[in-house]
Amino acid sequence: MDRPQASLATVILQNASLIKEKVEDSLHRAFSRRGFYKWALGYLTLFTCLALVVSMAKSPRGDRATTRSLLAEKSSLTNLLNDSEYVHGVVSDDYTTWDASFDAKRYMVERWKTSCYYPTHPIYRLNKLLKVDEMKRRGCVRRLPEVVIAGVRKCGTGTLLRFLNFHPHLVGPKDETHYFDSLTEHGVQWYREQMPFSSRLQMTIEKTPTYYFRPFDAPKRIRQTLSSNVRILVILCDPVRRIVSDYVEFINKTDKAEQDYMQRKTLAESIESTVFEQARPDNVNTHNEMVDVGIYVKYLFRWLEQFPRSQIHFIDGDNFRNNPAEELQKVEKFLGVRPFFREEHFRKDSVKGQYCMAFPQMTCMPSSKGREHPELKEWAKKRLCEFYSPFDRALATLVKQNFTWIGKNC
Ligand SMILES: Nc1ncnc2c1ncn2[C@@H]1O[C@H](COP(=O)(O)OS(=O)(=O)O)[C@@H](OP(=O)(O)O)[C@H]1O
Repeated sequence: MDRPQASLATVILQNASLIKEKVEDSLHRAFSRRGFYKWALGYLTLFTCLALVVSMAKSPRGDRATTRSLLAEKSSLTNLLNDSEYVHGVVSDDYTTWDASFDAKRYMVERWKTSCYYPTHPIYRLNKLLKVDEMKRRGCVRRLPEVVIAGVRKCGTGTLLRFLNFHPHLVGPKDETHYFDSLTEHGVQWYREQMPFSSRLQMTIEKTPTYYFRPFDAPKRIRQTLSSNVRILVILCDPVRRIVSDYVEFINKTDKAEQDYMQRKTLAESIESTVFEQARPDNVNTHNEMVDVGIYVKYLFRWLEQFPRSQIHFIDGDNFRNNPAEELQKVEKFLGVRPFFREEHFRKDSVKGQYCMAFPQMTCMPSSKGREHPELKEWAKKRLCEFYSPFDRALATLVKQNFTWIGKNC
């Protein structure tokens, strides 16, 4: 228990009988003929005092400690905001280090310094805004995204955004906005309103995994609506595994109408007959969207037409699965934000076998992800690998980056 509260509690306890006497005495004078009221009210007061003591003893110590450290940090926060206005993308010398040994409490303080929201649990649920004056001081407004995770579906875009949201300099909406693929008519003001408030120390990031391949002019819309300096993140993964993940997602759609539609459009009775026309190995069904999405290089040109290569960062989704810290550190470098992610922050989930973020709080992928995959027949795996390999090699050459999955299944 804290010292001021402990001494108050002791005083109340030590003087309980005195308090009772005093209360009884004054009540006696007020209601001298009403002995029952005197007695009842005296005891009521005593119980109220005791309840007060118990509630003070029970109040969570962690919250008080966090509040104290937040207040203690207030002066350094003032310095931080006045002295050095952070410029996105420029890593100055005094901005490259972060207290490597900080604990969860320390993290909350660091996060609070950059944020427009009070620290909450879970961290990515932003629900309590700071006071108006503080918001103004920190330059808190809803900003259009400076970073867009544009794809690719089923390569870990959700986990990527969840993890990135732990970075104190990044903030984004929890849900996909789909502004550039299906909701453009809502207008840019609507789009802005989907974004959380960000301080001038933060970058706003959104993800909608369909942008990478649909609609054909998504890159152009993004460049015209957002700044031409917007950074694009694309996570790519083994297209053969990606197909299976897509297939599992579609057959598990809870919305029956959507399921029936997908069934007619893309699904056959088995994954092999969905992907190969008449289940013939020489007949990869490129009309099927599940197959087509994996030809990543086909869509790359649209992006390179709109953005210089230096503004697009490709994340190796298979490496992200096995080594999240390494890929997240590359993202930090690309965005020019202060290094935060470290290997010790991640722990493998024993049930689903995926990495979860273990610091500052345990965060794993949602339960709808990580479902069991049906085994793709060996011939189908090999044939798909042969089909994708030339496209993957062309992609690697064009972006000057190797990907760990290339040629893995053939
Ligand atoms: N930590 C980590 N590393 C690598 N990969 C991961 C990770 N977490 C999730 N996943 C896998 O990503 C698959 C879901 O991808 P997306 O989040 O892009 O899906 S979606 O398009 O938003 O529906 C999903 O595929 P399925 O296993 O088929 O569900 C996940 O297994």
